[in-house]
This record gives sequence, C-alpha cells and structure tokens, in this order.
Amino acid sequence: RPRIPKGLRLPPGPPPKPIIGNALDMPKYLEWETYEKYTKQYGEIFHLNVFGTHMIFLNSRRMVYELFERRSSVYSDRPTSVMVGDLMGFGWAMTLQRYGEWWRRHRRAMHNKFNLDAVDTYKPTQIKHTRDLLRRLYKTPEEFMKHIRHTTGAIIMEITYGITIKPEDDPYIHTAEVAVRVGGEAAVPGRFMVDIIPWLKYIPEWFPGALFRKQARIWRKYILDMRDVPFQKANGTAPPSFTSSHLESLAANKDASADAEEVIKNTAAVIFAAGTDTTVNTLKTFLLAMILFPEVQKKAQEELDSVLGEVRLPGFEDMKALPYTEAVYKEAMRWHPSLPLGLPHATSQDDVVDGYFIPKGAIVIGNSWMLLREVADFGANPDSFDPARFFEKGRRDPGQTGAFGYGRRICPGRYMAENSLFIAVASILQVFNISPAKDSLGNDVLPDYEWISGVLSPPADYECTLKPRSKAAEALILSNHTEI
Ligand code: HEM
Repeated sequence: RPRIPKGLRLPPGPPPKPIIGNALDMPKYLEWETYEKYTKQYGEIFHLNVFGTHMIFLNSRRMVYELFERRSSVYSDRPTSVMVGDLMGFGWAMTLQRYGEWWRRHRRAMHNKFNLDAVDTYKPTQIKHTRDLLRRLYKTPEEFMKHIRHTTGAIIMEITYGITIKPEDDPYIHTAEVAVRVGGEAAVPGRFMVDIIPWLKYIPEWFPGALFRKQARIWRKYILDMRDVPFQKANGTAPPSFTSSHLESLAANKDASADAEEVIKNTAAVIFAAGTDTTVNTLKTFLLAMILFPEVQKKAQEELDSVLGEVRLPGFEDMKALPYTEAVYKEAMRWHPSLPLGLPHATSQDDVVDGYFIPKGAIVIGNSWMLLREVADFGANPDSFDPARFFEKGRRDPGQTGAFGYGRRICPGRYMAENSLFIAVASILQVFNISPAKDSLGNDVLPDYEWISGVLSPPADYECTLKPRSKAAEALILSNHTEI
C-alpha cells in the first residue's frame, strides 16, 4: 500500500487530492501494474510528488478524454529534460518538444506526409521490404528479430530519406540505434540528478561527480549525427522521399522562413527515432502471441488461405477481406501496448478537475495498459490474446484508446505504422507456421516470457521456430527475386 505522507499537499488551489505519495511509491518494474493497484485503491486520478514534481496519473477513459482531448490546450506540453534535451542534444526531437509554435511546425511537416491519405504513397515500399523479410526469415529463421529490425529500419530510411540501408552493420542505423538507446536509458526518471537539480548542468566536466557531463558529450555526437548525416545524403542524390519532397516545396517557396530547413531535418530524424522500436516491439509481441495462442494463428491462416489461396502474397487491397488478420495486429497492440504508459504529457497552466488542483508544469500520464484491459471496452479475459473480441458489439479500437497516445500529441505516424503491422502480420502468417523452439529431443519449449520495464516495453528475447507452411508457401516466399 503506498504511503501517504501526512500534511503533504499540492500548491494552493481547491484542496484535496485523492492520494499523495512520493518517489518511494514509484515502482521500478512493470510500473503500470502497480499503478493499476493504486487505481483500485484511490480511483481514476491520483498523484505522486516526486522531489517536488507533481505526477498525475489518469486511469480511466473518462479521465483521459476529459483532460487530453477536451482540455487539450492545457494538457499537450512535455516535461523538460535537462539531460536528454539540453545536454545530450535530443531537443530536436518532436517527441520531447514543448507545446508551442516550434512543435506545431514540426507536427505540420509530419502530418503533411503521414496523414491517412498520404501514407498510401509508402505502400509499395512496405510491400517490397516485407517480401524481402519473408526471404530473410526463410534463410535464417533463428535470426527473426534481426530481420524484423532490419526491415522496419529499411522501410523508414527509404520513406524518409530515399536511402537503402545495408542488412549488416549499416553506419546510419548503428548511429541511430545508439542514439535512441542512450536517449531512452537517460530518460528514465531519476536516472540523472541534473534533471532534478537543473543548475548542475553548469558545473564543468572536470568537476568531481560531473561524469554525466562527459557522458552527455559523448552521446551528443551520436544524437546529432543521427539527424544530420542521412539528411545530407537525402539532400543530394537520393531518390524521392519525405525529405526531398519537403525540400522541393521549400525551394519553390520564396517566403519560407530561415529555419524551415531545420524543421524538415528534425522531423525526418524523429521518424526513425519514434517509429522503429515501437513497430519492432509490436511485431515481437505478435510473434510471441502466435507461439502461445496457436489456435489464433490457425484461424488467421484459414482466413488468409480462403482469400489468397496459395497463389499470391497479400497486398493492402486485401485488408478489407481479412478482418481477422487485421484484428490480430490490433490485438497485439492491445494485449501488451508498446508504450504501456504512453509518453508523459505536461500541463501548460493550472487547472482543476473534479475538484482537484493540477498545477502548471505537472507531468500527466495516461495508463494505456489499463485502458486497453477495460472489460467494458474490450470484453472479458484481457490476458487472453483473442482477436475475435473486436467483433463483439461496442468494442473499441486500441489505436484510439491509448496505444498511440492521446490528444494533440497522439502518434502522427500511426496510419503508416498500422499499414506496416498489417502487411507484416498477413505476409508472415500466410507462409510460415510459428511454433515454440524445440529442445534436443524435438519437444516444444514454450517461452517463459516476461515484459521489459521502461517507457518502451517489449517482450524479453525468446526463441521461436518459423517453418514454411507448405511447398506452395515456399514457392511464394522465393517468388520474389529482387535482392534488396
Ligand atoms: C506500432 C508502432 C507505434 C506505436 C505503438 C507508437 C506509439 C506512440 C505513442 C504512444 C506516442 C506518444 C503520444 C502521446 O504523447 O500521447 C507516439 C508519439 C510519436 N510517434 Fe509513434 N508509435 C508507433 C509508430 C510510429 C511511427 C512509424 C512513426 C513515424 C512514422 C511515429 C512517430 C511518432 C512521433 C513523431 C511522435 C511524437 C508526437 C509528439 O510529440 O507530438 N510513431 N507514438
């Protein structure tokens, strides 16, 4: 039970708060589950005071709707991060930008090329790389995660910069992956004192205890290179892309502001930063679910066979005829969302909700994991991976219930992301049987799976067996000859 320190109150305003705890009440592992326990105890909104920072948790669809959607002009800021933003140089990333005109310009650049209609342009690229994925999975199935990661990165780099990446040790990907990894690690709340005591950023690097300054300098290079190096390439001879198309419009616009190119450069780089791990993790969750719930796999394959026969691989035009297969990827997003607590929002002014005072600068978090397990919205047995739940009346779409976040900050890459998920899930299921790894005697070894804790929560690594479903499936995999 969280401790409730006596006498601790939020700053002035209408009094009481439901629960008040502090940093010691912040769980380190599977945070969303502990916050669910707090919710049972304290209700749909509660509050922790973490070294003077107010963290507000929203735990019902009513609450996230009321604050993130209806009062979105107040609840769309981001918490500031001295270490990741200022010192490490990740301030260029839209995900971290404060709510305001600068952020809005990035958001517009993104929306322009990633809205529901615009993402159709990317479908041929998604198809091409997904078919290449099938061949890679056929050749070295045990390296399935490496292949999924490569394909996801290849799609993004081609769409964004017109760049073809190498399957092994691509220098751009290496830089970008290091940048994203260290950014994620450094963003864990409480990891660096400088985020709690901001003036520490002024102490020099040689000062005893200022190791974080040196660390930030080393990491900063990766974070800036990730943004700058591929942009220079796309700016030159690479084929048409998000970047080249924006730059062309810019060249034709005589009234463009001096920093317009920077907006394009920043937005291009955030596509990899925000779009890769999220998609890879959802596919990792999907494959795990296929091992654990073989009856779901069978049902999807029956649907795929009835629509495609064994004569062709799926395309986007088949999506309508494949409702169960579509429901499989949606269920992967619901069963364990890639970001169980989304990304934190922050308030840009004081507010009062249900009589509770929420100060300006408070960090506000929606517990998406809980929302996606709500029986009224998704049906019974939330632990069970059951795509059929979406065919019952009154069921919601996970993408509009927290899996992609909330309000004005909702994931701007969601339409393209859903297309990537659909085509990967449909293509893999059509030609492969996914089963547990085998021991030396050939017996199935079910993965003893667990979820990684943190902002991003993929399943921990596991092994699986991928085998072509038939001779015809093998032929389909190999029918696609273009080497990428
Ligand atoms: C399955 C894949 C994906 C998932 C689950 C996902 C999820 C999310 C979530 C939860 C947020 C936080 C929203 C909020 O603050 O309320 C977000 C933000 C964002 N996502 Fe995605 N995302 C995915 C793929 C992508 C892709 C492919 C792109 C790029 C094409 C992308 C670009 C972004 C950006 C730029 C933001 C920051 C938005 C802002 O701060 O205004 N995401 N995403």
